[in-house]
Amino acid sequence: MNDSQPVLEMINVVKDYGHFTAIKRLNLSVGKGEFFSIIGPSGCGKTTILKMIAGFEYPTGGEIRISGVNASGQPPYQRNVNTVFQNYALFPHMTVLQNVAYPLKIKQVPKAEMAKRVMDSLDMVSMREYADRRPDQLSGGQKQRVALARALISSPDILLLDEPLSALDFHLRQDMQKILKHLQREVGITFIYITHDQGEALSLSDRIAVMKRGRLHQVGTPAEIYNHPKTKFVAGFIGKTNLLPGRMIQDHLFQCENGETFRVEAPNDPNAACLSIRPEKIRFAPEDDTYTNKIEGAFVLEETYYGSETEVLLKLKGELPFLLRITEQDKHRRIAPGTFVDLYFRTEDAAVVQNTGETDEQ
Ligand SMILES: Nc1ncnc2c1ncn2[C@@H]1O[C@H](COP(=O)(O)OP(=O)(O)OP(=O)(O)O)[C@@H](O)[C@H]1O
Repeated sequence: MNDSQPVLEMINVVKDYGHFTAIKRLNLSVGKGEFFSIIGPSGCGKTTILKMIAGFEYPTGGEIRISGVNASGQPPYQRNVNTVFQNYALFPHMTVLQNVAYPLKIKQVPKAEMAKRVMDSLDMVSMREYADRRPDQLSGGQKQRVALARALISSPDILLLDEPLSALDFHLRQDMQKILKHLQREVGITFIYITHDQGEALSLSDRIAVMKRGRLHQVGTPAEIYNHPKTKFVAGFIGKTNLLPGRMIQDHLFQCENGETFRVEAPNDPNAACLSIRPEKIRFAPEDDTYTNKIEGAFVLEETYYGSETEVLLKLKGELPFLLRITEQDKHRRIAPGTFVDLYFRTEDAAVVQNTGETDEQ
């Protein structure tokens, strides 16, 4: 396989469970060494995708190619793919060392080579000193590090990670995120990572796929997904946003239902349904001449203080709710509930998003 060839290609993949279609014509391509996350609400099909890549489920239609080879009908053991599960799945009666060595033992790797590779793997996750312990003598984070070492030791083409950190508490989870990211860079293996946590996906991933009800809504870098969401669902699912319903009336001009018009980068598009504007992009005064959009006379409803930032809830013309976020630097601009203010935002910070048919309104 050459380096420009995708490690994973999913081509028109469909998965039906009886009459229920869990995955709808999915097309995805993941490159060598990418940290690729799949996110979406519960039941959107994340685990089903992972199971099909691993070979625990077969697609009803379409094709899955791994390192250029059609793997659609291959059983799991014929695919060079490993999985790390949320519940670690370590062998309880084996030591850390035996757990990590297990995949090499199955492959009958010579003893001396095996010993070296096991120690290297344990070093990679800083677990060498725990080599003789059994899993029940380890913390959750330590168990997950052993599971990672075991999954990586046979150098898979793809490592699948199914919510691997969700059983860990907040601080441990943050530590493990750093370890994971560092490890992935070091080994250069393609990670396909499932998470409910959008913050985790944004900070870890090279690219993210956002799913809803078996349908892929968008694939892009974290910045693309955050700053240029394509659908109402993606805009609302990743971080907070303001969604102003309306339509495009000409190239680069969006008219909201309340009559206000705003300049946008997007060309005219009959499918445009809302303008998405992130709360932190709003200013009380233009910072420079790129702040081409003005909302006049927004009514301040309430302020909520969160320490490093304050959220302000306002009402626009036509009773449209509108949220903005000010940081410490803007504190002197604190504004009083019950007053009217003008707001400004840049053309490039107004993303035009589409409705998404039947899946959109829930
Ligand atoms: N074996 C099965 N038989 C029938 N329906 C299934 C089966 N496995 C999954 N489903 C359904 O397919 C859909 C996708 O399930 P999947 O487990 O892939 O979702 P998910 O995005 O991983 O959800 P979660 O985040 O809750 O784990 C769900 O509606 C689920 O009920």
